[in-house]
Amino acid sequence: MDLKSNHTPVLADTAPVTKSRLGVHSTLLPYSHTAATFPHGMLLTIPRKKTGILEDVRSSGWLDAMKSSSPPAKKLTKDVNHGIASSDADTASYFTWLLKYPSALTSFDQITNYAKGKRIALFLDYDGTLSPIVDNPDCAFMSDYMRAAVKKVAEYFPTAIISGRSRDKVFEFVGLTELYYAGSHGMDIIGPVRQSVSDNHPNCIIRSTDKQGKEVNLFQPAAEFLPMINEVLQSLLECTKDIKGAKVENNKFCVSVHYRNVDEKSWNLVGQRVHDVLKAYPRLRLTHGRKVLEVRPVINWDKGKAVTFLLESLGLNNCDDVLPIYIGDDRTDEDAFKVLREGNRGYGILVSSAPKESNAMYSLRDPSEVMEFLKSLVLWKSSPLKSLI
Ligand SMILES: O=P(O)(O)OC[C@H]1O[C@H](O[C@H]2O[C@H](CO)[C@@H](O)[C@H](O)[C@H]2O)[C@H](O)[C@@H](O)[C@@H]1O
Repeated sequence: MDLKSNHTPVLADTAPVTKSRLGVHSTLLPYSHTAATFPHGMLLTIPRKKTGILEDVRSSGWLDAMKSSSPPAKKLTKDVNHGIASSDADTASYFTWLLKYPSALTSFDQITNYAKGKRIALFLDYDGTLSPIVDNPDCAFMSDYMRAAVKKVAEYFPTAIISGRSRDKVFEFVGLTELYYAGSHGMDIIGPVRQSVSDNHPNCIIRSTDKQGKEVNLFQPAAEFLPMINEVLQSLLECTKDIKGAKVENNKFCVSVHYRNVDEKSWNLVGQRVHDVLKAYPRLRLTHGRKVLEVRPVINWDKGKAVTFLLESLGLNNCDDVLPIYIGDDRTDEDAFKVLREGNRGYGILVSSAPKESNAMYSLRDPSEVMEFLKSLVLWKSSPLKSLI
């Protein structure tokens, strides 16, 4: 198959429609809002710009998109009453936003009431969720406290990390063998062996063994893109090497071009160079993350599909007694929030200290609140009276 052929991917713009939410009593729901829905199948769909989810840089206004996906840091002050750092003007809009996306900590009883008698499956993003956002992507270490919290929560609930990083890199950062890992935005998954999953994805699964010698399924739906991604990686390294602060990161099936440390006056240049390289690769697309441009294959696969795949692999898909919870901070996590919400399947929790539109149902301000939430889940689960009755 000629991956570099002049085949243009079909992009379908989808109109937002109202969707029902979890099949629970309305008083258990934090708010009501609308969502974009995607047709399934071979169409790659790009939501409308206003939804604030994935935008394709090819469409138009990519410099605006770079700026809007990377708002300047706000001047912070300390609110002594709430222990919250924010500017005065932002505090009001943040609290208004919380009405729509309530804190998963203050709504903890509501969440666990719904989870009673159910098996929780936990999905965690890495950057900005388990580790704070830092200037150097190679130094985005998670704290030992966070590692201990994730280790503990994985003792009680099946837990997976789904990251835009390469799977090896995220494993290096997290270092816990008791979790499942999906790298490259879900395009590189190691999961438990399950025959029905192998049957559903016959061409993408390889039976393999993990680092502990355990038999696993290795799922890599974009495997054929690897030579192309490596070629583009080299071109991007070459064409950005004279831009001070620009950094190109190899995420195996994706490439990240970071502009966090580039002078804002040169963001345009970064975008233009990346855009120029991609002109020769119609089967790759560009999306926006937090001060990063992400090059990835045009395939119908994302973090939402990775969640469904992992649930299937764990034998937890289509079970009424399973409650998946996904915690993430970035645009790519919206695909997972959407899958959980559209199927009335579980809860998305957005990590954000600034108001933004999301398909999540709840919110947490930052990784320290994520850690508190994980610890609360462990406490709740380890007191059987609370979690069973
Ligand atoms: O899916 P994730 O685990 O959230 O990964 C998304 C991207 O995260 C990393 O970049 C972001 O975090 C960096 C470290 O804090 C920060 O410097 C950068 O500006 C952020 O965009 C990672 O480096 C990317 O490759 C991931 O795609």
